Amino acid sequence: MTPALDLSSVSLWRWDPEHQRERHLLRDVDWTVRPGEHWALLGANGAGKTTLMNVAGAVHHPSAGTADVLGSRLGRVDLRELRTRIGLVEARAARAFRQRMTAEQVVLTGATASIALRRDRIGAAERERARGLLARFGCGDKTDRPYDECSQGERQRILLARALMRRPALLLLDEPATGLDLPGREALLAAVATIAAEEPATATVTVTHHVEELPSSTTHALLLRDGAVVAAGPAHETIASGPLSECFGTPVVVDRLGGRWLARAEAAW
Ligand SMILES: Nc1ncnc2c1ncn2[C@@H]1O[C@H](COP(=O)(O)OP(=O)(O)OP(=O)(O)O)[C@@H](O)[C@H]1O
Repeated sequence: MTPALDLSSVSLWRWDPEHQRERHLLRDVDWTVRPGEHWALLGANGAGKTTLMNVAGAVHHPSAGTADVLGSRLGRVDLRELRTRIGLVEARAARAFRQRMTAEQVVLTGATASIALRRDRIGAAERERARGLLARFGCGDKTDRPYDECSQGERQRILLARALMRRPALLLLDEPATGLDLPGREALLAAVATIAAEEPATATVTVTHHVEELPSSTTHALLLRDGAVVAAGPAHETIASGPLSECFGTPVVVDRLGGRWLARAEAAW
């Protein structure tokens, strides 16, 4: 089966005007995400998580190395077309929808991978899928509610439903639980775990600062430090005290509870 992501020796650098030299944001990253795998992407502030997500999401090309996303080599394909095949949930996207769109309308924009509602390209099948997804994520009674009146937790589940409209083979979740209260976080994580159970071919990558925000469906993790991979592999090996201590450069103690993770670190100062 074609991997959802296949990165080989990926490096990415940008010109740093302050120091008048190239600055490496990613260094020699090798990473393969297969269908049905659910990865966590962890690392300290500035480690390169967003940069790596931008490669995975077909936003940026690597400066060196090769990146195949859903079987297409970045640099050889139309990135805009490729992006329509990737589901993305990120808080920044949420701001675009605050114009009295209903929850259902926001989900329907996912059918055309657009910010605006393309009524001419939406039919009964799309409406049924949008309602089904909202119901599946506990927002079945919110279809007609203005999106900007929904709680932060409901909005995140609405964005998740939107990202799933086109049945993406790759779903990228960028800090999906940020700003959610405890019940909101748990509802979101349950929704993500539902996808893992019901869409066995979908691969997911979740960026988070807190292992407590990882769904129990997480199968693998990649740990970044200064743009380089510290560890990558099965979750039970990588989301562990040793690798996370190396990743954050400070002693970290990891525990498991009910299939989820808990971590404590020593204060950085
Ligand atoms: N366009 C750019 N030009 C130069 N440096 C950049 C650029 N984009 C990001 N950086 C730098 O690259 C490093 C990695 O940034 P990135 O946003 O990928 O980290 P991150 O792991 O997502 O961090 P955080 O957890 O704080 O969101 C940071 O030091 C950042 O300042």
